[in-house]
Amino acid sequence: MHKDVKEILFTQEEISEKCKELGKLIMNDYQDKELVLVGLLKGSVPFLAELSKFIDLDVTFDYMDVSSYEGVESRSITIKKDLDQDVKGKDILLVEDILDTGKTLSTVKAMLEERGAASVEIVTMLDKKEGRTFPIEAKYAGFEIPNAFVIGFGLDFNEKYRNLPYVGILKEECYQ
Ligand SMILES: O=P(O)(O)OC[C@H]1O[C@H](OP(=O)(O)OP(=O)(O)O)[C@H](O)[C@@H]1O
Ligand code: HPA
Ligand SMILES: [Mg+2]
Repeated sequence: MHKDVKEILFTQEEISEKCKELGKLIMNDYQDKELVLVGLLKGSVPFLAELSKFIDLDVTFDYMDVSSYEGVESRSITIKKDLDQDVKGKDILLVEDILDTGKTLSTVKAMLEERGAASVEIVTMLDKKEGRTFPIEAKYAGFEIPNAFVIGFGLDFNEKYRNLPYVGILKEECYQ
């Protein structure tokens, strides 16, 4: 275990098992649809890679990179990298590592709906329900987690720890 990790919450095996369960649900719901998996960079990459192994449909992938900032308009986010395709009429599944305040996903979801997507749903590996300040829920959520700062399996603190093969709680002394 990494020295900065206080506690492991989910191992690689548990995450993979969860991806299998989520994959089944998603396959069932999107059987007759043209599904586009949209990963939000950078945190979603390991989860998207694992989850997509269990979605046995002809899906396509696209990526978006957004950053949020605090301003007069608190819902503002800037797009650092936009999707490569026009989403009009398409069924979009936003793939995320974590749903926390909900700011990122509520804004991106509204943006893609505005562009005329046929549907925009969310699959998140982790759901930190206590962190929520924007009214948004995921259609598919892997694990509900307590209100602690987590790292690993894509999740970073100052861009570190994304490569840990598990999700763990970061020791408080690392950010205090
Ligand atoms: O629900 P929210 O409060 O919006 O938080 C969740 C978002 O924050 C993190 O991304 P971040 O902006 O740190 O980018 P990253 O994926 O590159 O780490 C995470 O990957 C989610 O995208
Ligand atoms: O707990 C977290 N860890 C890493 N990144 C995050 N972004 C929102 N919440 C978190
Ligand atoms: Mg981050």
